[in-house]
Amino acid sequence: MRLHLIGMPGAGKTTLGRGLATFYGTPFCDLDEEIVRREGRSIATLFEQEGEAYFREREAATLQAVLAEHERLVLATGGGTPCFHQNLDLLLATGLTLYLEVPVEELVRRLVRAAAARPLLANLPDPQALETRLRETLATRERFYSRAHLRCTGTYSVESIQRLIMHYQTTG
Ligand SMILES: Nc1ncnc2c1ncn2[C@@H]1O[C@H](COP(=O)(O)OP(=O)(O)O)[C@@H](O)[C@H]1O
Ligand SMILES: O=C(O)C1=C[C@@H](OP(=O)(O)O)[C@@H](O)[C@H](O)C1
Ligand SMILES: [Mg+2]
Repeated sequence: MRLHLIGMPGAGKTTLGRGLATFYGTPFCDLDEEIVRREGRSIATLFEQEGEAYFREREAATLQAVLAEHERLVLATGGGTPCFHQNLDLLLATGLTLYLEVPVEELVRRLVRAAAARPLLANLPDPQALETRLRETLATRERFYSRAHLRCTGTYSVESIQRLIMHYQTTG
């Protein structure tokens, strides 16, 4: 299994990715965690000390390294991963790429307490500002996300995603 999860922050890529990797018995990689491990600094610190362009460069390089290192893999990308450099073409060419589409209202509910660790969503004054930021971000990213091989919309579980993948693999 070579499965790549893409989608907005809060979509559940990291959480679901772990579950799917356990289900399939494959290694799991969270791209953000791998960048942190290699750089020895948190995502927030990387953005603060080096800026977004540097982060995107490290993100692209780490993605290439991780994909080259693993044959079987469930990969949770960061929300911006498919939207920079040649990352999306690489993801599509090397594994089944699944877009987790979650309504913005639900992303807000999930991220209100988890925005601080996400520099592009941090320091916003209230949930309304978070919602506006997420809507603006999604508007620029949808054209990338929508190129995924598969899209999962609404509520999902490891089992429902596994059925979706099986259906895709048997029907093409
Ligand atoms: N299916 C889900 N239902 C409700 N909350 C979820 C779900 N998946 C993830 N979360 C919560 O949403 C937040 C973001 O999840 P995470 O897996 O880090 O998303 P991502 O990696 O896509 O940004 C976490 O607090 C997590 O516990
Ligand atoms: O949307 C983005 O550009 C980002 C999303 C984050 O990952 P999650 O989608 O796992 O939150 C992380 O890569 C970084 O903060 C940038
Ligand atoms: Mg994540």
